[in-house]
Amino acid sequence: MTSATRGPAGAAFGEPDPEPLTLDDFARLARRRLPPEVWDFIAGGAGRERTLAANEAVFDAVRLRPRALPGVDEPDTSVELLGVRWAAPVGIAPVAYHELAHPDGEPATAAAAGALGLPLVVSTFASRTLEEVAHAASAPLWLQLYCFRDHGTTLDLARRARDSGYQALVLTVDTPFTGRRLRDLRNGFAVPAHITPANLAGSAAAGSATPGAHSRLAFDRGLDWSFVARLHAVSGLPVLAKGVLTASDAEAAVRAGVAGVVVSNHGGRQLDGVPATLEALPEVVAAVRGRVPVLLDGGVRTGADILAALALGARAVLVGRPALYALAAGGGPGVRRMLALLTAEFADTMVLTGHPTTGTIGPDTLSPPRPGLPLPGPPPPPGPTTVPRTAPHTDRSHG
Ligand SMILES: Cc1cc2nc3c(=O)[nH]c(=O)nc-3n(C[C@H](O)[C@H](O)[C@H](O)COP(=O)(O)O)c2cc1C
Ligand SMILES: CC(C)CC(=O)C(=O)O
Repeated sequence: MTSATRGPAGAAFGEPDPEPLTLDDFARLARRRLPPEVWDFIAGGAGRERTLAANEAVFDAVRLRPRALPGVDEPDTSVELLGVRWAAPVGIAPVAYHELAHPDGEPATAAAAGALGLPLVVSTFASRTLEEVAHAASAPLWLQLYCFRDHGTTLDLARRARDSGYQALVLTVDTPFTGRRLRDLRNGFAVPAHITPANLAGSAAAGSATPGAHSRLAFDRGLDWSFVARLHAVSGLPVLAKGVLTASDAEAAVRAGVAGVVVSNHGGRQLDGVPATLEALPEVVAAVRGRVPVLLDGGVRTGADILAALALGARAVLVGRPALYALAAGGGPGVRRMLALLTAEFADTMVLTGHPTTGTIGPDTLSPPRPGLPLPGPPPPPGPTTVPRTAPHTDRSHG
């Protein structure tokens, strides 16, 4: 990667950076280039960061079952979601303010993902307008939504997304306010004045540059599952719920009419102490019973991690921080390289475990959990839930 133009760069001594070969390499490069408080905002989690650490640790503890003489030449890495084929089961999670990592921001990320046929979920707090991002994209775009106290602001975003060709909405359901992120509190972190939530310009929700304080003022804490149907009604778009970790919430989401569920703990940034996403996945998959596709984000850093998530029932995964790290390390080309590395690793892992297509990847691809390792156990048996029915089922044909 070429040297970045900003930040306390380790490249100050003129040494070229080594070509990144893994997603962890991108993180190291980004850390050298970003101002420390920006690094902390991106890398950090809530509380003692136990969940943040667990997300990667649980993937690290997975053991794969190889296939000898697999006889797989070129695996077909593609998957179908909401009726659209992705080149591989990986997309970019919604992450606020891409301009924090690189001045080219979200359009550069969208172009990079599009070049590889992979989707991008644009954040409500994108630093560029969703129309501008759509202009740069050539693969599916979804728009992530926070619901503000002024519902009109959020509903307007949903309509704008539809008008700009976005294919789905992703309602984040784990964030009545942002978690207690101690790094940001200690750093007094504020988003630099020249970087703004472009899609909220002029709205009642545009406000403080301090994400934690702003979320406590502006987000609707009284939100319930009926908002899924409302979003669908105003936009006609399928709505996914992001931030589901339990069977009861998965059931509530499906009953509310979601077109998909994203198993997520917000990258360990919300409630510290909740399970790693790979741990939570079997419970959610069991509860959903195939009615809608299940995605996962949090801690995915290798192609083998993608395989593990698919083996436990995810249709696809999303990566959050790696996108910003790659953007910081090398702008749009950095993101493209990061995604190419990840999908190439995934393809290799498919061959070495004997899978010609993603459809054959199942639990028998993983070794059984070993005592003492934080691996996901079998899903609990389906049981009755106490969730009220809040909205008609809609869009269940998707995926
Ligand atoms: C800097 C940063 C900003 C984020 N912004 C949002 C956001 O605006 N909306 C949202 O739903 N999730 C947001 N997330 C959470 C991600 O969508 C995703 O759940 C998480 O990053 C996945 O974990 P990973 O970073 O380990 O891949 C953010 C995460 C980070 C690190
Ligand atoms: C601006 C924030 C609300 C974005 C976010 O969701 C996060 O930082 O995790």
